[in-house]
Parts: sequence; C-alpha cells; structure tokens
Amino acid sequence: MTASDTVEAVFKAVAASAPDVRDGLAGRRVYESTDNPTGDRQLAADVYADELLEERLLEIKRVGGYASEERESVIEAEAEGEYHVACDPLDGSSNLRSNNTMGTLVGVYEEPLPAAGRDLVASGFVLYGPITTMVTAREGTVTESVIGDDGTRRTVETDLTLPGAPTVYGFGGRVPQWSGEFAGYVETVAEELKLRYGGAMIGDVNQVLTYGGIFGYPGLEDRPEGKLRLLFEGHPIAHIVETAGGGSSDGERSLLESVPESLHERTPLFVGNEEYVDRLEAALSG
Ligand SMILES: O=P(O)(O)OC[C@H]1O[C@](O)(COP(=O)(O)O)[C@@H](O)[C@@H]1O
Ligand SMILES: [Mg+2]
Ligand SMILES: [Mg+2]
Repeated sequence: MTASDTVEAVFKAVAASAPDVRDGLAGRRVYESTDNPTGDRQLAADVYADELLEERLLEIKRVGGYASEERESVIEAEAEGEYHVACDPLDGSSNLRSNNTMGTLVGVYEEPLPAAGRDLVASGFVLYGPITTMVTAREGTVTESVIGDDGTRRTVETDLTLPGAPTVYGFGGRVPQWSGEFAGYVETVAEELKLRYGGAMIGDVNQVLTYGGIFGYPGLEDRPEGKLRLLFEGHPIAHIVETAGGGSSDGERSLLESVPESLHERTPLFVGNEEYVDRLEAALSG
C-alpha cells in the first residue's frame, strides 16, 4: 500500500461515513452532560460522528493513530502505521439545533500527533449542505466531489482554485472583543466584500473557495489564542486553501508553519485570497 493508497482509503472512509453521520443528526440534537477537551459542550452528534470515524479510520492499513477534537488523547491503532489522522468529526455542531450547515474535517499527517503543519500529506472536508460535498487536497491539487446516498464520490471539479475576483468575507468573535488593528482591517474589507458568516468554519470557508474572499476567527481580548484548534481545524483548512492557490495565516505567518505543543492548542485563523491575507498580516503588525 503506497502513501497515496492510504490517503485514498482515508478519503473513501470519510465519504462512506458521511451519509451515516448525516442520517444520525436528526435524533442527536441534544447536549450530552460532557464537555470536550477544549471545554465546548458536546452534542450527542459530536460523540456519534467521532466514534464512527475512529472505528473506520483506525481499520485502515498504515493508519497508526486517530486524534479528534472530541477526545483527550491519541488513540493508537492495533498495528503500527506511519500515517496519523486528525479529525474534527462535526465542525459547526452548534448549528445543529438551528439546522444550519456543518461539516467533517480530516487531516492526514506523516508524523505522530501533535505534528507540524508541514507534516500534513493530505486533507479534506465534507460539507453537509443542501447537497453533501467533499473537498480534498493532495499532491498539489484540490478536488470537489458530490457524495451520493451510498457514500460514493462523483468528482465535479478536478482542480479547484480560488477565484481571482473575491466577493465574500466572514469573521468570528464578538466585535467588542476584536483588537483595534483587526477592527480597522475589517472596516476596509467591508467596503470591498459582502458579509457572509454562517457559524460553521467549513461552510464559511467553502464560500470563500467558491466566491473568493476571506474567512477568519481572530484572537479576542479575553481569548488571545482565538477559538479554533490548530491541529484539527487550522492545519487542514490552511492546507486546502493554500493548495487551492490561496493563503493562510495565524496573524503573522502561514498556519502550516505552526507546530503545536499540545493536541488541543487553539490559534487565530485566517484563510482566503492571498491579497486579503497579506493585508491582514500587515494590519496586525501595526
Ligand atoms: O459561534 P461562533 O463564535 O461564531 O463560532 C463559530 C466557529 O466555531 C466552530 O463551530 C468551532 O468548531 P466546532 O463546532 O467543531 O467546535 C467553527 O466551525 C466556527 O467557525
Ligand atoms: Mg470545528
Ligand atoms: Mg467539532
């Protein structure tokens, strides 16, 4: 089994699980009594998607470990494997009660977790929108597929790239918690682009991939590290957007340059057309 076979097996398993995750949502809109390791309240659907993916991804030959936003530590596979999968089983799960968009995010690393952004070999997400779609990045190419009810993929875009004339933006966090530098930057962006913020990173980033623009969740006054998690959300989404010809940043440099010290580390996160990411870095550097 080559590296690319392993990546393909991971993508296949995630796609095959998508109809199960989706079918399982309706009955799992209630909160559990537990918090995840970063202190978010867990929905029954978060736990369900996590358990499903853990089981199916650890079955894959050469996958040596599974880590997820929903569990404290890495789960090792029974047999040794040189690829390590990081998952956000349900991204945007607070959208479940209001029946808005959500996703599943996966990163395949060639080093044990927590690993550096540059150790990512492939990444992908499923978007549970009106249609279930999957976007994957590997070997320098981003592909978009539609996932059928049977969990198989039909490719609809073989070389997805960010459009050159951006139109949308979305930034998370309460405005009074933004820094003055960031608020000033947003003012300039708002004059050029249209606000589209849905509260699920994957949904919001997919709008940027489709229409061009920028998505971000900045560091906040009471939470300078931001909300999103580097390993499960930051690296994979940065890898996808950069492979699609865009840029990513933690406010200072590409998210792929970041090396987490711990599994659940958070980071400010920005992805989109390079021009907007460059301007953001310039604005934040004062
Ligand atoms: O509710 P807020 O503060 O806008 O936060 C939304 C952000 O939080 C998230 O929902 C966090 O992800 P999870 O749902 O996987 O915890 C992102 O998808 C989204 O960008
Ligand atoms: Mg998430
Ligand atoms: Mg999640």
